[in-house]
Amino acid sequence: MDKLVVHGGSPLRGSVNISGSKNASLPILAAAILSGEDCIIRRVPDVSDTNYMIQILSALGADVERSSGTVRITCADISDEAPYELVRRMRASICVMGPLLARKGRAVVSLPGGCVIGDRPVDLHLRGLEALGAKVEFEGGNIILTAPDGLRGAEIDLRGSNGPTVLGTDNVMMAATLAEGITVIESAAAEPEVLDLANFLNAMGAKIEGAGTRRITIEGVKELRGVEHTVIPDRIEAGTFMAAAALAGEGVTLNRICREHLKAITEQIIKSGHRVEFNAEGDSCTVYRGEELRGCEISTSPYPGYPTDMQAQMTALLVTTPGISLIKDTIFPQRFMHCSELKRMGADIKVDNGTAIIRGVEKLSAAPVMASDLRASAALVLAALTAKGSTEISRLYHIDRGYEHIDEKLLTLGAAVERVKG
Ligand SMILES: CC(=O)N[C@H]1[C@@H](OP(=O)(O)OP(=O)(O)OC[C@H]2O[C@@H](n3ccc(=O)[nH]c3=O)[C@H](O)[C@@H]2O)O[C@H](CO)[C@@H](O)[C@@H]1O
Ligand SMILES: C=C(OP(=O)(O)O)C(=O)O
Repeated sequence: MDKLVVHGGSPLRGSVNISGSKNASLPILAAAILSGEDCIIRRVPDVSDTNYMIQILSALGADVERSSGTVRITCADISDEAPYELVRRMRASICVMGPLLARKGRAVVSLPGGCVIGDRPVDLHLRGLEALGAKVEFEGGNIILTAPDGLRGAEIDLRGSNGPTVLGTDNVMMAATLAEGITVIESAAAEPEVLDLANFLNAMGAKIEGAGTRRITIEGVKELRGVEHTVIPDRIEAGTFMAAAALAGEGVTLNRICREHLKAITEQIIKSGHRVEFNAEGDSCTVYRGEELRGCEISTSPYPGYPTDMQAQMTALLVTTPGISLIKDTIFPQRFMHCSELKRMGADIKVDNGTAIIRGVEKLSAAPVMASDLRASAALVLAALTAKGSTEISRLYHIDRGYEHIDEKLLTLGAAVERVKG
């Protein structure tokens, strides 16, 4: 298992290109199942999650070629059973369920378990697909969905107790593209990644309106065609580099971003005392570390609110920001595994009932720490950038799930990092 050693104290300077979005790429790759023709998807980040999705598609019988950021997928003839050995490695493999059901009239996908960021049920996905006419059964740890006579449009409310569901909206939207009649999804997720998927599906010939809002209408079509599409920038990778620049930067420029998607993150970076300047096109920004820093209060919420996927990284920034900060995670109230590792580096954090109460300390000091999940590992890397000494972060496979070549990008900015192969 690889480790990352970060020697704290080197300032970050220069520019970095942000990759395509992992969370947009995953459902878009799965959506290629809906057509028998060639789909060409550009700017797919080279991370282990997209590689797993490609392996799942290949195992289903798709013809897949990957050349740097471009993936070509042809699903001329595919199976309806996603192999457990691959599916179990990545929770997001659940998004093959909707397209398989719509294309094949049957889908067998293993039931995902919880994960370290909290309980992660799929009841809303299943409720939505059932409303479209699918029969849902469970057997041997698998979900078996059948709709031998095809799916029918329906009105579906996807609101869960913690708000809308992103991949649930994706699954139902993908299945509804080939259903007979009109589907209306109320309380839909409005994340930019859902809109990117809808744009991909519309380019394939789907008839989707309202994606990016809480109400999505889909008029079913008979079939979908092949398409070429470029994935949106990764707003969470961009936010992570904004936090790195705020912590350890002397002026760091992020290129290939989307300003609109970064509003909530930018607002909090500025509130904590740093400066962010965007270019006129909104596709590049420079972050300057502030001189008068202050703690802030953040509560995660569905888009356009502050993303839960940037909670851990902001915690890492605030642990050395003077004053008291509060970070509440309303979406995954148990997503605070990074806090105990940050405390081992000298952070003063108390986690109580889904909220981290942070008292800013002057400096952290290096310690061997362990990554517990994707964003927690990013938080540890950020904390290590300014800590005194060399921090060794183990279980690096978590960060490799979602950050394309993070060590190389940090090295280019001047950080002293080393990947130790293990
Ligand atoms: C691959 C991908 O895009 N992952 C993102 C996606 O995950 P994912 O789509 O799995 O997360 P959801 O939006 O579904 O989860 C939101 C909330 O709804 C709950 N819920 C979800 C489904 C369901 O059937 N029942 C239910 O109760 C969850 O437990 C959670 O509290 O959105 C999350 C919330 O922005 C992000 O943290 C993940 O990075
Ligand atoms: C939690 C995340 O991903 P996943 O939903 O795939 O676990 C994430 O990207 O932060």
